[in-house]
Amino acid sequence: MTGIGFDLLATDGRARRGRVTTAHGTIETPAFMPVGTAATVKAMTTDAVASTGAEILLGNTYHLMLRPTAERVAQLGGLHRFMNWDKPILTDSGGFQVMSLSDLRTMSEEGVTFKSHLDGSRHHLTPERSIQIQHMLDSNVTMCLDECTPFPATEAQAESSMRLSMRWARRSKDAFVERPGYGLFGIVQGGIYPEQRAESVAALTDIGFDGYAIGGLAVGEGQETMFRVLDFTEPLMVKDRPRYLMGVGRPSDLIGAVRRGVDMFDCVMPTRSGRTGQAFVRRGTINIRNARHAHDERPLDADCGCPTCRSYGRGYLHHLFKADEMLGPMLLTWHNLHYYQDLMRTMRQAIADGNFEEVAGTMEARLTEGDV
Ligand SMILES: Nc1ccc2nc(N)nc(O)c2c1
Repeated sequence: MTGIGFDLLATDGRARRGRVTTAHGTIETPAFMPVGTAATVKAMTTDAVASTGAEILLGNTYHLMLRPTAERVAQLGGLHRFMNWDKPILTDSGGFQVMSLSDLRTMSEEGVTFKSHLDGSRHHLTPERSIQIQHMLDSNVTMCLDECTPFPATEAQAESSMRLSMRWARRSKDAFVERPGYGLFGIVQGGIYPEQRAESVAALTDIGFDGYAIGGLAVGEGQETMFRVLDFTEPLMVKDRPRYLMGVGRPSDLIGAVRRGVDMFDCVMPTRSGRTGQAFVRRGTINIRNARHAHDERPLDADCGCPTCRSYGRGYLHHLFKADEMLGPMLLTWHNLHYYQDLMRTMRQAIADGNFEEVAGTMEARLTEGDV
């Protein structure tokens, strides 16, 4: 097996059930990747992350190149050994994080120069350097360095930005070292414009990648626009390779994007909002800090089998957050990640059973019921 393997096991409408094969194991798709930005899924041990059913997690070139540096991670055995996660890892390439985290950055044809948000030190990221860093991290899925086109952008701005990303995709591919069980994904750009998206898909398909991400979404355009871009972009993408929608999303985003043919997702939502006291449940969301939960001994979600819901009531979780106890963010993060994996498991089974639309419709309806 060279690169990353992908088997399309079943389809139901445009929804796909597949399996990705890497040197560190397989990933059942549709799959959700917990975000482990600085070599940790915040508030979770890797054993806890694995217990939720997650089979792959995401790391970030930007954060790890700044601290502790890719060289240090490589010296300590690579990201799998370093963080004690022996399953697959996907790493983002850094461009998106530079634009969202650092200041005083300058973009050029060569790459992006920026100052670290940690200590102000200057750094330079090129497609070649990003690919080298991800290799040093021993990442199973490397992402091309791209420019995430801002939203809103005119069609001319989106075209120019996309074409830069396509030139960087060629350079990323040229710099990538092929290894069995390791792969490189291209990232489709083009803003909200059908012709730009089509040109990007064609350019990346022509270069040839192990998988294709859809970038430049989940940047404030809203769910309706995101789905519309998926509706005209997904049909142009090859069917025998994984599709990865970057930075997505809330449960309703995941259901709608799986319906439209997406295989892989990552989002900080379940972890970041878990730390602030927001729980995702089958009927929507719960803010556990709300006083109405103070005396409630029910679990967050009666249908959830996670350690939090099996052992703790809302009143206790409410107390933990009011008392600023670190167990609070831990337990809500654990619940949210478990719920997200349950959602993906349910959708995988529904596609295999051929009743995706019925199952998805029921879940979407329940999400709007609101918590009582
Ligand atoms: N919404 C997002 C999130 C992460 C991204 N990462 C890269 N490399 N490119 C994009 O367009 C992204 C968009």
